[in-house]
Amino acid sequence: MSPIDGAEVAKHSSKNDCWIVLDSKAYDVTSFLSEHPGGAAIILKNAGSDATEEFKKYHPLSYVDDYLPKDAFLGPVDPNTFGQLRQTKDETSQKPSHTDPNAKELPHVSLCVSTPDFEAAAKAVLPHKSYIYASCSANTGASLKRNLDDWSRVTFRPRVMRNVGQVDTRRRIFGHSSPYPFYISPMGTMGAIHEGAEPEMVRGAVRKGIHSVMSTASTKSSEQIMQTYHDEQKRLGGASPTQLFYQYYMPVDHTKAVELIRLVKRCGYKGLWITVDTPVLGKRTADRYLQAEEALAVGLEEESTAEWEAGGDNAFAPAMGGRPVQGQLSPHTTWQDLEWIRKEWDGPLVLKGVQCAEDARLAMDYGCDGILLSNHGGRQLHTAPSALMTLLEIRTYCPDVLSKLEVFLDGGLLDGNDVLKALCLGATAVGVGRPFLYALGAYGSKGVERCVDVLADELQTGMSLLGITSLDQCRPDMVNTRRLLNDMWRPEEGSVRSKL
Ligand code: HEM
Ligand SMILES: Cc1cc2nc3c(=O)[nH]c(=O)nc-3n(C[C@H](O)[C@H](O)[C@H](O)COP(=O)(O)O)c2cc1C
Repeated sequence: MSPIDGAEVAKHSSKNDCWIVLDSKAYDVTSFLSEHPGGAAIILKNAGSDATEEFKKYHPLSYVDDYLPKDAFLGPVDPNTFGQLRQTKDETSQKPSHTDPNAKELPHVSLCVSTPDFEAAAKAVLPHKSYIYASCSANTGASLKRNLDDWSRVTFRPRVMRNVGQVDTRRRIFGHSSPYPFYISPMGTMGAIHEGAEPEMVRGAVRKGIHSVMSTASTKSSEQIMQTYHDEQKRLGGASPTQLFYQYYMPVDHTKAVELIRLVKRCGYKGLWITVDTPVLGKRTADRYLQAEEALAVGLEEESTAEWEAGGDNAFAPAMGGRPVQGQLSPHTTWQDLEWIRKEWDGPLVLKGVQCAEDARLAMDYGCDGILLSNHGGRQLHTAPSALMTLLEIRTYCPDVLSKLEVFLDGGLLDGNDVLKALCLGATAVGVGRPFLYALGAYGSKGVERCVDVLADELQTGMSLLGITSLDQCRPDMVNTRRLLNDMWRPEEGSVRSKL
């Protein structure tokens, strides 16, 4: 195949005739434009040019083989003609980097003394699109607001005069010791937040010894992430208790679904967290505005989304403002799938996204080892219950779940003290998402470390002030849940409680 001139590629830069260069090779992506889950606009902006660097912010290069039709490949670009490719406008200000002189000034990391400080810092330096991706929530934002509010609707009942000079914050997750009862929640597409993506997050986690759950929708491959983990462990002489778990979005294709589990196993992830609150993508309102604006900016009208909202065979990975990606995630998943998954995976199995007592009980009946009470950070169902509310339901209607399974919560946690509330009510540990993502975006792994310190400091102080010296001493009578209980779901009169 003879090399193609950069000048030739540059000519194909419209929506009816669109070529791009990736990794020094030219591709005709005209017919792929309308199928691109990230929208046509972002590719059109790079039409006729070398899109490699932009592409790598969001995707591994393997996506080219995985998703582009074979006949899209046109040939290698003549290296002497690279200069003749279409030049896109300088995107420096779009880099998720605080080295950009145009970005607002980034406060010194030590000035981040509470987790909301990381959000303010990230907002100042991240490209608008990246910030929207991290911060957005479903519909009117009601689920997210409820997540945030409910933590302070539960209040403490502290005990005094208990010799609390020394506190022990350690907790085990599936037998793996952790210095703190919180871990980093799985979040996709970290490459849009920091150029070091997931590996940079993992370095911070390993240095602080906290566990982390890695997303199926990660920018980097499962192998690359695990390699970083081992490299960092080696650097520290294997001293870190950190373990990596894997968040699993089940692909539609059964062979692929099995393949993915086997890969996760080979890589050595310590648990499989199956996300079950995402059969279709929630309506991410802020993303929708952005996508429509971007499309209009390159002269496209945003296509109607009704078809994929309806579900069917559509699938996706929830990347930036994620849209359906054919084959990536199955809306057809049922409880029966747990049977074959269990045959493939003999390690800890957690359902991520349980939102009522009935499903908590089913998870137990189907042999899961854990459940994560979560509404996906308020990004999925409009007006979904907070994890705390679901925990109260479980305590009321099927408390045996709490003694048989490891129970995790996530969503809206901004303060180390709130972790204690969940533990008093029977939780094993709590997942923290956005605070770590913002910390990563603003300061890289140093920010991740600082975020652990902030939460740990609040937790330690909280334990002393609550009157406990170890987490085993957390008791339900140390919190007042009355206000949340008032709002808690109850079976309608006449229905039988034992149905639960
Ligand atoms: C031409 C080959 C491309 C392929 C095969 C491809 C494939 C995909 C796929 C499968 C997704 C779904 C989410 C995921 O798994 O991460 C996605 C989303 C995305 N892609 Fe691409 N992509 C291509 C080009 C590009 C380029 C050139 C850019 C940027 C300059 C880009 C930016 C994005 C963004 C921002 C998303 C997030 C989704 C959203 O906004 O809804 N992609 N792409
Ligand atoms: C930007 C972003 C990306 C996410 N990506 C995933 C994902 O790929 N898989 C998943 O199961 N959950 C994902 N989640 C949900 C988180 O795992 C977690 O449930 C949620 O963020 C917890 O709420 P918090 O951010 O308020 O702490 C994502 C959340 C955010 C904010």
